[in-house]
Amino acid sequence: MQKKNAPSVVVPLPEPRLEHASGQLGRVAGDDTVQVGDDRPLASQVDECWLDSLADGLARDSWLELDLARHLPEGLVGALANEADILNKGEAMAHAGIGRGREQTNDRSVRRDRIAWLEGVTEPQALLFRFLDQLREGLNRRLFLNLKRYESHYATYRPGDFYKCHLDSFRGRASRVVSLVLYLNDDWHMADGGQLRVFHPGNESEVAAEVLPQAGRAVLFMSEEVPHEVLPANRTRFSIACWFRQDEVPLPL
Ligand SMILES: O=C(O)CCC(=O)C(=O)O
Ligand SMILES: [Fe+2]
Repeated sequence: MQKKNAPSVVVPLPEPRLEHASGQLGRVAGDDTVQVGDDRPLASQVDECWLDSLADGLARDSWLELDLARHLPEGLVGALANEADILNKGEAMAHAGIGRGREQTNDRSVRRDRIAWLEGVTEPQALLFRFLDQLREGLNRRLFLNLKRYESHYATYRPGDFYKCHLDSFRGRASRVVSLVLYLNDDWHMADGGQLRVFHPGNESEVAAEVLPQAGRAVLFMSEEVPHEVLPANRTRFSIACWFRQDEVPLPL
């Protein structure tokens, strides 16, 4: 168990292995169309063993860090990163609020990121949604979570942006139950800041780990149990946050 101020640093993978494979999902060229070079299937690799390990990690520790790129279709992380870049440059992301509905506030002392909701209409988003469906079903089969749907958004943290320590959901609301954050940034280093600081479940004073937002890495955790925060970024940081929910129609967080 790590003590406060002595986080275990999660070392990024040396080589992002996607993006350059020929004949796979191409970069978006200034709009949201995607070039797919041949007929090879753009399949996710969601096998039963991997799902077992995710469910075990969630059940045991309430959170785990993943190399998601190897389970997503070839080139997808790069294509999603490109969409985020286009949305950011086009000023198509809005400052994120806290809470829902009438109670929503834009408290910039808590949260500074900008977001754009995914709708699954572009090919990269549709492929990601297919993967998220498989994940939802796999977790339901193993953990009986009764996850009914998910919602997800791109997030951009520009230099200086952060998100203070929070939980993604409040116990008993059955709204957001499992959180997944996928990172989209090539060549991210410690000096770039923007780590996700994960605390021990139910204990905001004990750091469990700090995760670099390196392309293809992801963090999966129980929304009601794991406090976390995004440290100030020193360069523009892209991610996708996703929440698997038990409610059929959106309830407040
Ligand atoms: O981007 C991250 O690392 C986490 C973002 C987050 O905690 C959130 O959007 O609720
Ligand atoms: Fe969060």
